[in-house]
Amino acid sequence: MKWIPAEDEGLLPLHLRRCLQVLDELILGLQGCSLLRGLLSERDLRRWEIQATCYPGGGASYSRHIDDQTGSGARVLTAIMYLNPGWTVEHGGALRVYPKQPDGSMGFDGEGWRGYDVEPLHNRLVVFWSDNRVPHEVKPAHAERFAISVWYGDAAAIAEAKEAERPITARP
Ligand SMILES: O=C(O)CCC(=O)C(=O)O
Ligand SMILES: [Fe+2]
Repeated sequence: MKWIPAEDEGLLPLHLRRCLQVLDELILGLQGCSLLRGLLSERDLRRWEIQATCYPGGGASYSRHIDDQTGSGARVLTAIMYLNPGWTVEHGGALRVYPKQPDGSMGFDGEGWRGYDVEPLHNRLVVFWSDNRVPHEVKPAHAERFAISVWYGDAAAIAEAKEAERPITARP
């Protein structure tokens, strides 16, 4: 797993930089989408973090979690692009999402967690809420599995998170 700091973005291959530009247009464009207006219009969304991941295969997985643990708003939307030519269901590695049920319950139906699988197919893009509406996990991957994850958050919350991350000695 590799975090890509903003200052290194220029080092990414051109096609990846172009992908990020298009992703920005898409995600920031969602704010103007009438269907989502009530949900996103209060936000001043910005791209924040970029992470490149490779699960090496051999059953590598990621247990169920929520991307924005704190509810700070620094992560509002998670966007993941999969880069796995030739991926098949037999390779495993599905993203299993547990969206909140219409009655508000947390993806739990009394018998077990009710999840939906999204295969990490080449060039597929998934976008979901980063908060507790969408707990998710990565099922065991049996082949190398590549993805780029990008988080979009509220500008003010990102600024606050960045400030908190700065080493004390670097602060004025
Ligand atoms: O790669 C994926 O499908 C999901 C990864 C993930 O949940 C994460 O990095 O937070
Ligand atoms: Fe996640």
